[in-house]
Amino acid sequence: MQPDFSSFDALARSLTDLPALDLAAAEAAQARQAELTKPPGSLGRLEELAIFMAGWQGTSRPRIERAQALVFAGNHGICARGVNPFPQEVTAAMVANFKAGGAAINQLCAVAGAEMTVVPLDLDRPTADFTEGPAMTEDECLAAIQRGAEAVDPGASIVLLGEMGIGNSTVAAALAHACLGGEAEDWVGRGTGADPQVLARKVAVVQSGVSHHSRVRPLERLAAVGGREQAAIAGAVLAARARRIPVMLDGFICTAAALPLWSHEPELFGHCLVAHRSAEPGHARMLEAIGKRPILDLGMALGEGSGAAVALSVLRHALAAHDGMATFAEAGIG
Ligand SMILES: Cc1cc2ncn([C@H]3O[C@H](COP(=O)(O)O)[C@@H](O)[C@H]3O)c2cc1C
Ligand SMILES: O=C(O)c1cccnc1
Repeated sequence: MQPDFSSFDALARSLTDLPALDLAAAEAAQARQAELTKPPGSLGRLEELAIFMAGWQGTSRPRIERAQALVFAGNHGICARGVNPFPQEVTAAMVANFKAGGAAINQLCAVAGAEMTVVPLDLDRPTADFTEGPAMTEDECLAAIQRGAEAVDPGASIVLLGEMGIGNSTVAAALAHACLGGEAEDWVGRGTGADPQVLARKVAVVQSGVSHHSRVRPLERLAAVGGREQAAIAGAVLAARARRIPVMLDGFICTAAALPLWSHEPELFGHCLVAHRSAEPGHARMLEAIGKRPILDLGMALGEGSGAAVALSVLRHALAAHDGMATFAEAGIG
């Protein structure tokens, strides 16, 4: 069943019978791993990744024919509170840079073999300041969720998700605080280089915003303290799930965007890999809370989907070994 974006209630109802992993395909891939010409387990995480891909693609020999990278961009009313070192205009300027091929994500996607699409979401209409009221109306938020869902190519073998939105490390911290509890300080980090004054403002804003919206239900947290690019990421995660397409989430901000789905139903995260552990300190805590082990830990803290693109190369290695290696029987060994 496809997700229903007509209201949060309809959306919640439509998420009850999304497809699960194909256990038979995952077991067949696991059996194949045991027959390949290597000591059992010697490819470590690469073996797990191949089995994961087999389960979600529903075949014992998963392939990446088409890797789609989606970078959603949005602007945030919370920037009025002085939580971001860079001005908000950088969001649109970076969108132009993505389109011209000059950003980090362009270079990383080119090497990893991903087709990148940037989806700007009403950049000239920032969300509202979430310390004063909801960042978005229900309709605005659902429209962004739907834009994200519709951006997913049904023919993609995997979808990489990323974001661009000045101020969104504060939005991500608010989503994490709302979904995972703890203290605001647990989730706030330096983002693009906040100094101690900016950092203190980020903590205060996250504290006040989350307490202001403490009664909203999980999916509605996207509207309360989220942003359009976070809502679009959540929509893309759901659309991919409906088609059993595996997803690679990037770092701190991208993982935070999917947390309202996790709070609603942890199973909604089953088809998602987390590409890397961001240098943003809240990310390690977040990954522990949701039980996800990142593929890489490179001290990156960029966003844009940059970690997802690098982790795609690891995934390609995993599948190349899984698909191309000879079995002991084929090689006449043992
Ligand atoms: C030139 C530039 C390129 C970026 N690419 C991603 N981000 C990252 O930084 C932003 C979040 O950090 P904060 O909350 O501190 O504004 C997001 O746009 C994120 O994707 C960038 C930031 C800048 C300045
Ligand atoms: O890990 C991230 O997603 C991140 C961290 C800091 C700034 N932008 C993105």
